[in-house]
Amino acid sequence: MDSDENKKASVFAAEGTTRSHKELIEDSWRRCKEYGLTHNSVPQYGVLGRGGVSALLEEHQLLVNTTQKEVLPYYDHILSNSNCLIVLADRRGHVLNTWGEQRFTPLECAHGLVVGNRWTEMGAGTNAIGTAIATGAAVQVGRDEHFLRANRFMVGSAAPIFNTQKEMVGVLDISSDAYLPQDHTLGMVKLMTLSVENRLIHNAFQREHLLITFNTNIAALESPWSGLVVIDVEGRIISANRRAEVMLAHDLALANIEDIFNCKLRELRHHPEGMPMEVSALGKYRMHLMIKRPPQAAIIAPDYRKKEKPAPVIVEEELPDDVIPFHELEHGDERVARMAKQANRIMEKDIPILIHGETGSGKEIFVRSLHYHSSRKAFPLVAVNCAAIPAELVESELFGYEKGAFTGASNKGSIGLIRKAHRGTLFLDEIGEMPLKVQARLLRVLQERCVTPLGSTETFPVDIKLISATNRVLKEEVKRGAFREDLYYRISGLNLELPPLRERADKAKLIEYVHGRLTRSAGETYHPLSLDVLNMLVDHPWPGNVRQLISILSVALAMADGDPIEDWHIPDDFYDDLNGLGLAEHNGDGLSEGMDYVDHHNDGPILRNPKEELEAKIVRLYREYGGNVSQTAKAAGVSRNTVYKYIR
Ligand SMILES: Nc1ncnc2c1ncn2[C@@H]1O[C@H](COP(=O)(O)OP(=O)(O)OP(=O)(O)O)[C@@H](O)[C@H]1O
Repeated sequence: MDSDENKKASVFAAEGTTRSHKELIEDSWRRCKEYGLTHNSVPQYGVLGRGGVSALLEEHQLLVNTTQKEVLPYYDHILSNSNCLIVLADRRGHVLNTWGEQRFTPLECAHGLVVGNRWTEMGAGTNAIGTAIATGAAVQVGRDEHFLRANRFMVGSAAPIFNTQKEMVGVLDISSDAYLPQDHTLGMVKLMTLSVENRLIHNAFQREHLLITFNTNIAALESPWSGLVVIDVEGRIISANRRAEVMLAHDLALANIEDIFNCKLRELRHHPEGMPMEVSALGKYRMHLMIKRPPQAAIIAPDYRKKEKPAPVIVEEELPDDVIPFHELEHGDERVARMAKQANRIMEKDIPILIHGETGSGKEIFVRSLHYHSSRKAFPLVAVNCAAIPAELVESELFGYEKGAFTGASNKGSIGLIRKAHRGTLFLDEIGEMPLKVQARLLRVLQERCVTPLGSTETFPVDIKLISATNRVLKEEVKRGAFREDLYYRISGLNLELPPLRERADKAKLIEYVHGRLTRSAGETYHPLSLDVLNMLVDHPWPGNVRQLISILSVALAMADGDPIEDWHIPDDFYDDLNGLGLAEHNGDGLSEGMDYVDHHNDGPILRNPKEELEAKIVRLYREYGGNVSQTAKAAGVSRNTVYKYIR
């Protein structure tokens, strides 16, 4: 979900409580129609590949573990006494885990609530998970309230899980056979989400902070409905659950605990754990509270055995708009999944990364995603395209310069791009273009981990994660003497190869994904790509890779103007790729592979050689049919593969 949708979700979270159930369902049905769904549409779950699923689970490990180990055991009775499935999804609707009765439905109604499947309104119509995400509210979707007929055999009750910044981090759902009584299920699922939220707060703070639980009812102090606040050593509230603010009807952020309860911080600190204490809150509510102290108030000694930084906890909601969540970098391509996993691991080690890949294949977007999912994310990612800076300026741009170091330099001096990346990531794109003189200087920085600006005698220590990228074969550049061998070995710790679009195993899904993102950002109605258009895009050679795909699809979407994309919406330069791409390359081919050659159109001039004749005909028909491969194949009486062979 992008940040706009996120904002929408929080706004709705507040509204959700006031809107009637009927309105909520009606609004959802309206959205489904806008997405182009009909009641007979087949649910689309945007299934993730194997690598995608493991990345997804790795990313949400904390949420899954907390739910499974610290919350579900308290709700054992629902699992054991009823025929239902508990589903945990991330805030985009990806199912992260399920517990309970996997087969609550007859076999012929496969419910699709399986790990990796994504439940959104856009893909699966009105449904508990998707509608809870779209509205930010807890919702029960009855049998016939599902927009798609395919889902009208079940009832789902779902509630969003929020973090302490009131951002949605996931959804919990209980789904079951539509005929089972559902009276308490929605209440139960809300209670469970509160438990998950409370446990997340406990886990984040209990080691070092004092936690206070409060309730008007002393007997309910340990229930998930109680308020929970976390205070720092000075008594400031640094975190609170949703119930705390609702119960006190007060903004608690950074308020002092002594201004909230009529008791002193010292008193709270020394009160025995687990023993209720009666207080007055804000001078008007009678409350009971209980405290929980951190296990050891003493200073925690550093653990010198831990040399490496802990694996970062990936918090998706913090991703800037131009960063793709890690698991969306690939949609079932084993090679990309593997490289993403390797790079993610190496990000936390002191080893540079070198990425090879054709232009537009997604090197930079990959690096952005890596950086923002690493422990360096709070520090800058500085991306430098070495080919885009004039050779004479590369040095000063990278290393910075002293005041008045050379004519034309700003008289304020400049700290340079390397120092700007301190504690963050430096991404040197097209490193093969770097002038030799600058290479020598960069090598020194990497060896000494210090930068000396031009015209300065002072050195500045830097801590950077270096990622370089190139679309050249750097080893060849080394042989040619255009790239320093010592620098090559310095920067190529982990060598990764990002495959070009045409070689990706997840091509079709990636195209669909990019199409979905573009449609969304253009604010257009989403129509899935027709099979014909999708096949045409999948079969394209894409010399400009994903960048070119984006540009072609953007034009096609604009041309389609809200309607589904048809082949005539595709701009001409798309076909130029096909025409321009070496007919010559295939000149050596005999007709032996063209066994399917059946000439129904023997009306052209007689050519000397049947192969040339066929080639000319296919190219001519291909142009006539505006690049439609199926029609060309039909008219020429050959297979689609033969058409591709000759137009490539
Ligand atoms: N897996 C992907 N999912 C969605 N968009 C992608 C993906 N890969 C690349 N893109 C998009 O394609 C465009 C080109 O990607 P990017 O700039 O990362 O390529 P690059 O390999 O760094 O290109 P160059 O070598 O020319 O700098 C960007 O708009 C990027 O957002």
